[in-house]
Amino acid sequence: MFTSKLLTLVLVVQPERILLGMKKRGFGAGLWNGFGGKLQEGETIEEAAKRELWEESGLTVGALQKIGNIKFEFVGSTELLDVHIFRADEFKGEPTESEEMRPEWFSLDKIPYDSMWPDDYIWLPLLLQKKKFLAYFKFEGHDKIVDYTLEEVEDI
Ligand SMILES: CNc1nc2c(ncn2C)c(=O)[nH]1
Repeated sequence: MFTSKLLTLVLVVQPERILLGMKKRGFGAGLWNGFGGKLQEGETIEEAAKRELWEESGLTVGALQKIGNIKFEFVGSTELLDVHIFRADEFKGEPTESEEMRPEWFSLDKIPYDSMWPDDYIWLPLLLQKKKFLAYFKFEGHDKIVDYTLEEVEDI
């Protein structure tokens, strides 16, 4: 019996660069990632995504495009992570370090995949091409992908 935890992930993308954050503590600490986290009571997924982006990076966004959904299973755990992934092309504000994240712009040909979750290398290129996708990754620990599925979809 699996329970699932809803999480958000926002990638801010401009024509030549992507904003990533160095996670300073907690789950995924030491890795570059998009911005996101859990939902609060009474929040929609999109509201949570915008709040977490603001809290972690100082940026506010108007529109978010729903671009992906990934379910993560970890061997030995009965809790699935259900990550709803959004892309933002416009934003307001200046990237600002928070307690959680140190933001930095990366040119699209210099994305630091070797310091990111290993699954990012598989699905982030789809996000950059604005292709919508559904995926499932089964991890052993935090470094080994033992199984995965990935499909492009028309709508998510
Ligand atoms: C386990 N892989 C993984 N987990 C993530 C990610 N973003 C948020 N969470 C919780 C990710 O990119 N990969």
